[in-house]
Amino acid sequence: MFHKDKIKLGIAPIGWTNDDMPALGGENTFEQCISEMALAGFTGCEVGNKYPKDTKVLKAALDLRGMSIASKWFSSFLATKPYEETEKEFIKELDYLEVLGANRINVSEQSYSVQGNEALSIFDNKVYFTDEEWNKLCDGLNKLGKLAAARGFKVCFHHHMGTGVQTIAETERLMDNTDKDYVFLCYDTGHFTFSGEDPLYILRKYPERIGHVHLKDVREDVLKKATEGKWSFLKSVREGTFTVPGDGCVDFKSIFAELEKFGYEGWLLVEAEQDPAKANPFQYAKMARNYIRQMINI
Ligand SMILES: O=C1C[C@@H](O)[C@H](O)[C@@H](O)C1=O
Ligand SMILES: [Co+2]
Repeated sequence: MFHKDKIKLGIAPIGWTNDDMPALGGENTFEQCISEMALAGFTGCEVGNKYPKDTKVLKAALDLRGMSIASKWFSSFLATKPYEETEKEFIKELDYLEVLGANRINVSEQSYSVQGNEALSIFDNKVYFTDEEWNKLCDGLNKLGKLAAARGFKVCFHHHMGTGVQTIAETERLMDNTDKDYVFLCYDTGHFTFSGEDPLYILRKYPERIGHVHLKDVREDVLKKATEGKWSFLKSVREGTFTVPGDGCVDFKSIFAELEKFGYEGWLLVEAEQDPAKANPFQYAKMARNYIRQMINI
């Protein structure tokens, strides 16, 4: 059994308004988004592009609905830019998240990333880091992780389609070359599945490194089309590759069993970016909430 008091359920605003394509769901307001999250039964979320920048305003709106901030995406450029540049931006994000009471930050290495490039296929144009770039990335993550830990945060690295850390092998290289006390994983079920990998493998190999969980399901028929058609990441999202847990082919029964087995504590955060005009975000949030209740009785 999961320790119910050690698990928090959240949902990402990306189902309402997309961070990589802000026009997708551009009509949905911040208030609608967080109200529907709360109404669907979630108590936390990440930060989206429609959220107020003023932390007082943001916190008041969240408090009103019994919601809190779980974590936030952070784009690092450790492999290609001077470390100090990334650190400066990172500290600003920690300051922001600290005020909001969060203790996780999702770091994604964006050097040469094609995830936001409409014209490039995530299959043909994905970057492969050189040994030197890998060293810079891992050293930089250790430094950011140490800095974050001193302030009570966990750096949770987000593997991602179209980046230099996409596959199981790349995630293993990152985990094996970073400090287990300072660098954790933002484990995303959808990205490993999209990459053609078994998401269970990483859970079983690095249970103690799982710092944050993104629950994302994948529609098998769309995945096949995306892979065969060598789509860009943005097209893949628009066409509906991702969906909420329970609506696709990811084996969540085994994933939850594994998380439960090693005593995962922290956020389980539904993250299902898709076109809100085709998949009503409130309806899909409720579907996800019901599915989680059925699966783990939380
Ligand atoms: O955690 C995430 C944040 C998004 O902005 C990203 O593109 C998405 O795929 C994801 O997993
Ligand atoms: Co994610």
